[in-house]
Amino acid sequence: MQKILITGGAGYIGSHVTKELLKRGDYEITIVDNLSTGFAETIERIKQFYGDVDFIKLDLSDWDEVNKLLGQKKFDAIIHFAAALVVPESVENPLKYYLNNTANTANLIKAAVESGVGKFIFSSTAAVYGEPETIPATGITEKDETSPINPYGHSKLMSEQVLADSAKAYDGFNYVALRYFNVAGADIGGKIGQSTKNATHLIKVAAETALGKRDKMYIFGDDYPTADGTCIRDYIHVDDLSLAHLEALDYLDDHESDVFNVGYGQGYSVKEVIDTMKRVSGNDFTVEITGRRAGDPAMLIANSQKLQKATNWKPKYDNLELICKTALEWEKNL
Ligand SMILES: NC(=O)c1ccc[n+]([C@@H]2O[C@H](COP(=O)([O-])OP(=O)(O)OC[C@H]3O[C@@H](n4cnc5c(N)ncnc54)[C@H](O)[C@@H]3O)[C@@H](O)[C@H]2O)c1
Ligand SMILES: O=c1ccn([C@@H]2O[C@H](COP(=O)(O)OP(=O)(O)O[C@H]3O[C@H](CO)[C@@H](O)[C@H](O)[C@H]3O)[C@@H](O)[C@H]2O)c(=O)[nH]1
Repeated sequence: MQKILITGGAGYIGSHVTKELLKRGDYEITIVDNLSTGFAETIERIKQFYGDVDFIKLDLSDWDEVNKLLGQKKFDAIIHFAAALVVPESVENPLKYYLNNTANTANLIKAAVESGVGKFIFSSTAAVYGEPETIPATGITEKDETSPINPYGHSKLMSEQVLADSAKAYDGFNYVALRYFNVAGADIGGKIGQSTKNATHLIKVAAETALGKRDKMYIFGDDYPTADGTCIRDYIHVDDLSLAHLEALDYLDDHESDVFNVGYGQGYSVKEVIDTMKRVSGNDFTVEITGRRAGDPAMLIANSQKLQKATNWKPKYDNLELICKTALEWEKNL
């Protein structure tokens, strides 16, 4: 039975990973979360439908408490989701991002090293690649240049650096950084989903609009150098992304630290996503074209061959209709 600490487990992705760990069953799970963007109700739903977890309301900026907890509990692994993640906010308030995402992560790593945690799984992001000038047809690989264009991406890349240097310096400490592409959809079992308030993510916004929670939605720019002029992204179902974390934990049983992209290698434009949501919801909702949103790269598509070769991870839900359908079903629940 591995003892796992999950930070940010009351949030969207952390709750889905917790669900997958509980379904597999070999783990004793402690969640810490300050409930800034996560929900106590999500923890309750996990307990009701998937199994027991120990929840501690804790802010990772309380370094003394973090050190104390890790010293007492002696975790085998940490899966670290807790972060701030709104790109435009990171431009307006970069210190929030460097403190919450980089400084708190550095302290968590210190506490992990000091308490003998052997495995650390880190939520990184495609935002570390910035705005690639050209993207190979086979997608962005981990060897491509990292060049963030906003404080959010920098805060995550800096954390990756702290991890890399720490793994080199401290024997027994190993990590996997997973660079997620666009995460979307909800629990295939229908019990949990993305509850984020004032969400900005395309698929969630489209689901809200399809259900009449918004009068209309906007397309941010249709003058990009893509086939229909709108941005292209690689949307990955949250359950597939979650399973990559279980693979990363297993990987560290007999491998050293590494960095992996997680995406499907298949891109869809904003228009294609909206058309799909219209089709699965049966609602032809209002969409207006407006100007570009600052900091949006035209196209981001993952090459995740490295992960697929190194582990048993294989996409199971790489189907945009299914992603939109699960997002919509969850949205009806909220
Ligand atoms: N959603 C995406 O498309 C996406 C893409 C790439 C990377 N990521 C990364 O995945 C991780 C999870 O994102 P999410 O979409 O689930 O977001 P989320 O906001 O739903 O989850 C983050 C959780 O962390 C908690 N938290 C934040 N700061 C904290 C602190 N100081 N102490 C304790 N708890 C704290 C929040 O309350 C929340 O429950 C983040 O690290 C994010 O950067 C997300
Ligand atoms: O109402 C909307 C919302 C989004 N978009 C567009 O849809 C695309 C996707 O946007 P969004 O869903 O906000 O995702 P990204 O900006 O691509 O960022 C997500 O995906 C990144 C990885 O690719 C992560 O780093 C970020 O944390 C995560 O928010 C972009 O072109 C947006 O301009 C619209 O046109 N209208």
